[in-house]
Amino acid sequence: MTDLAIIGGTGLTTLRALEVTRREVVHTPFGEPSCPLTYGQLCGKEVVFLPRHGPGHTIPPHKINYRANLWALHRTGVTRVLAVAAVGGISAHLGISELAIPDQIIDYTWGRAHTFFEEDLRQVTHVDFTYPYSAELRNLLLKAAAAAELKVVDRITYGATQGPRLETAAEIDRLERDGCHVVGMTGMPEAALARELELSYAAITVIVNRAAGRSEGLIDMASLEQNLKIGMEKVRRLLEHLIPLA
Ligand SMILES: CSC[C@H]1O[C@H](OP(=O)(O)O)[C@H](O)[C@@H]1O
Ligand code: HPA
Repeated sequence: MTDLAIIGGTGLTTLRALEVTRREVVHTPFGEPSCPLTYGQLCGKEVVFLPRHGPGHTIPPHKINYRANLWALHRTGVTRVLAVAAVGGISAHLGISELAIPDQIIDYTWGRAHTFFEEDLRQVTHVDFTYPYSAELRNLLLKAAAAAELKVVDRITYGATQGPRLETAAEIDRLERDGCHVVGMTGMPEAALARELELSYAAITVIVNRAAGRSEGLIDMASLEQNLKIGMEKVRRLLEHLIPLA
């Protein structure tokens, strides 16, 4: 039985190493997930994969149906969700194309359907979210990184912005004052919805650019793409070492 789901982000719309066994179209009370769920064997273990921006990366961060995605994954019976996300690096100690594992998140998004507890389907509940990421899954990621001899930076804070535009330099200054080390657009409400469904959730982030105002000049998309490719190869290697431990 599948116990682990992987949510792919920018630069990870397919899992090359996944030996696909089936695809499943899922309809949820909250609408359609980003695409059909893909089941397959990854390094000998059954996993389910869902690229959050859709198969051809057509869904921008603020239009992703996070509720449908998490609900669909929960319905498969998985208990653990590993999210992959590209981010901008705010802190100087984070290198380009490096991997980092968040242990905290600050939500700057707005207007996204961010809870399951507003429909008749489930009773009003206020979930604890003190520690938004699963310590057990984070430790597994750290062990896998050590096994793969990959450098990962632990314990960073992810600032989740609305997008799809990138931030201003002043916004990044504010995020840094707030304690954010990286910035991305999809961390919320994904993490909170996973918690509402009692799914263990952790994220592996790839620093693909210096955040706005943190380097000379503007954010260059061609370099970002290049950094993304290098970073996602590291993620693939990390996953290969994670699966046998998971
Ligand atoms: C300039 S790329 C911005 C895009 O990449 C990240 O996506 P994901 O978190 O799904 O990897 C970021 O959140 C934005 O959606
Ligand atoms: O600089 C960024 N800002 C927000 N999201 C991002 N995703 C990759 N880079 C960035």
